[in-house]
Amino acid sequence: MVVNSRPVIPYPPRLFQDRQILEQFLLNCQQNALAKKQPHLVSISQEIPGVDPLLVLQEVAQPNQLNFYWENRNRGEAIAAINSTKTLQIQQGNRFQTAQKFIQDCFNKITASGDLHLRFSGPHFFCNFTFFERPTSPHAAFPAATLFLPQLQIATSHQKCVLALNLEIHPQTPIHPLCDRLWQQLRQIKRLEHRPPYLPLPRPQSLQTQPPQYHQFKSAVSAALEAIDSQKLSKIVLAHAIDIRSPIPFRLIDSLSNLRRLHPDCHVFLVSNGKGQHFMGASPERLMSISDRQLATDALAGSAPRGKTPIEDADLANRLIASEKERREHRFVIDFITQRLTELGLTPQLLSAPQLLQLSNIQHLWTPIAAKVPPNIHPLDIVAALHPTPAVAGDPCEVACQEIQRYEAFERGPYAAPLGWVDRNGNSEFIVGIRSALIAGDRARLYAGAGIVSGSNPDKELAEIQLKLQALLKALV
Ligand SMILES: C=C(O[C@H]1C=CC=C(C(=O)O)[C@@H]1O)C(=O)O
Repeated sequence: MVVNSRPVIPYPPRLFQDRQILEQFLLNCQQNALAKKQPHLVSISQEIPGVDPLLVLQEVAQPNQLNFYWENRNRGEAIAAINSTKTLQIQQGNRFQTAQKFIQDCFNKITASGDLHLRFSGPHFFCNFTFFERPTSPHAAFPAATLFLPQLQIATSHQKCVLALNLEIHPQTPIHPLCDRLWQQLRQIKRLEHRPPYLPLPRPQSLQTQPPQYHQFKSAVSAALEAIDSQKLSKIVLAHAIDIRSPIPFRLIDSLSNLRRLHPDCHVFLVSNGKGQHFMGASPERLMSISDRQLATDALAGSAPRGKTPIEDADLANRLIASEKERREHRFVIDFITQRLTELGLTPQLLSAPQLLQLSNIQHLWTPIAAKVPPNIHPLDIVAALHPTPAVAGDPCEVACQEIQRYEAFERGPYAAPLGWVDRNGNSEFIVGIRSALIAGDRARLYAGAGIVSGSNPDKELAEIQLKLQALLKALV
């Protein structure tokens, strides 16, 4: 699975600083493509002075391209992946396996060079999925899977910044215009070096919310509780969507900037489909990450609001940690994750008893789980095994998924589905796309869900999703 291709073309050290060197390098790649009579896929990484990837997204990304943004502020990590060199969109079928094969084929062909020792250097594939695998409508914003190798990737981690260019040079590629375009982008990035992080403008006017139909959500919770009583299933996660409109088109970069400020402990993300639709949010839920074959995943389920005073906060936290109902809701997720990982041949270990994950607006029960990943297991095998966990679907999983489609009056699309990246050394990170919104122009659809088990109360579940929706609404500009 791990492929480290050898550079066949020497990597010129001042490649990103000298236009002539860049053009010569591209011509050499083309010579290689001509000699081999096939496209030459190349990835060059270089450490550069610090730049905020959000500023780069703002300056360089175009609305008609596939783009991806990912940030965890508390970890000091951010990545912007702009435009695509290789893309696969899967409408239906065996999406995780097909995705895996496509990614491996590309990594086998790629020649990577430059500063490859840094985190986020080298080629990365960015992937996002929809919650359900079945074919989505032809008008759906996102297909069942989208994977792309970006043309330009800029990432910061631990105060270091790395820029990677991934290019596919064909024997007939017009090198001069390509070089012009790349050079212009490199100069744009250079101008952003050492600039202060992106800051949003204030929101111009208030947003209009369509009547949120909360009674529908409460009826769905009541019906689900009856299904649980009749032992059709033990847990179901029901979501609600609200539609809002802004007097002007939503400003995505400003919204991301707000999200990273308001939710520094979450993964802030944006996925753009190149057709004017964007999926963004701030998710606290990591589906899995792999670093040097070490897997980390989280069971995250069971919630309470944060208190307005330290005393109220401690009281809510103590009640959450002691609640039999919340612990049961949480336990489904632990059991599912450990069972699925064991079936894959891993030996998962719970790193603690359920503890508190306290976010700015809400607190959750959280159990970190770790395992060693055998070399024959690809990150997407793990994503396929874990999605959807009972934190977003229920138990038993298949029954819960059928019931979700009966109770929810909207298409989940990418809501609560995995999104993340994979590198060629088997490192990877996927989060679950919750606390999220689908945005197109001046319209946004916001999603939030809550786990329902025996003992759940429709009013409390409604309060929980309102809390989650409010947090998102505050950030959209
Ligand atoms: C499904 C969502 O949250 C899940 C993750 C953490 C806690 C949850 C809960 O307590 O219900 C949910 O299972 C959502 O925010 O849309």
